[in-house]
Amino acid sequence: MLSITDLEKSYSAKKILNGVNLEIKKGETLGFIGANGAGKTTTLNIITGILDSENGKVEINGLTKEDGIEYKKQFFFIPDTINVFNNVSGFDWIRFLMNLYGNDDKERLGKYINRFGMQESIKKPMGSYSYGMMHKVSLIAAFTINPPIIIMDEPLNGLDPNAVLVFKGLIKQYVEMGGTVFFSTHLLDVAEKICNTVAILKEGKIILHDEIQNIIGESSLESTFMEAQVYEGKTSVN
Ligand SMILES: Nc1ncnc2c1ncn2[C@@H]1O[C@H](COP(=O)(O)OP(=O)(O)OP(=O)(O)O)[C@@H](O)[C@H]1O
Repeated sequence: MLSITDLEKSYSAKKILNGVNLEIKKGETLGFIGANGAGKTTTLNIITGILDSENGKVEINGLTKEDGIEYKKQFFFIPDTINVFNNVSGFDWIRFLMNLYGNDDKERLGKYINRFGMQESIKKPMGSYSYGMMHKVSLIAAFTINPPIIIMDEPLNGLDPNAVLVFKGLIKQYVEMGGTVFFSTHLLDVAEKICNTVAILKEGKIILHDEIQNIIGESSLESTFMEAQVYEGKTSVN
């Protein structure tokens, strides 16, 4: 589904990604974790075409950035910082995005607006939205458009507990219908509940990528992560 090979990226003289390799299979809900500054956002921005890498290759369903809009239609990306047109309503913005993806499922859109409790605010200009509301609008767009893979950078930031519950439910439904999810997070307890696989990025490489049961065993994702940060040699590499 999503294949990342030998990705390398530097900022000035500093190497951030030093040969990232990752294969994400259809049906995975992959939690992408790593310390602050590990390079998670940089990786996601390269996959989604916001940044270029110096080396390496990214393929989604056999397509690359060079395939243009067909590549773009393989995924929906929710960045950490969402820049929008302040005077456009959330509803018009989602309809615009749906058009881009060739999706016209108004029924599904209405259903997800309700699920996130955005019935009233969706018609208001996005300039009036809080950070969490902007994330809700993006999630409504993502799940309505229903692309092969949804990629998210810290999607849980700013979501209230009810929205987190809705988020979990929609991910489950989306994956059951054949979707794939790849998101970065620092919330290891949530990742442990939502994800079926986890990848840890450290010092510019993926040091571990496995099913969550294999990773945590009798322990917790938090303690596995802490251990991986200290004792890299003890972890397995896929
Ligand atoms: N435009 C830039 N110019 C220079 N350095 C950058 C730039 N963007 C990111 N970096 C550096 O690259 C490294 C990786 O940043 P990145 O945002 O990808 O990490 P992250 O894993 O997403 O971190 P966090 O968990 O804190 O969000 C950091 O050291 C950061 O300071």
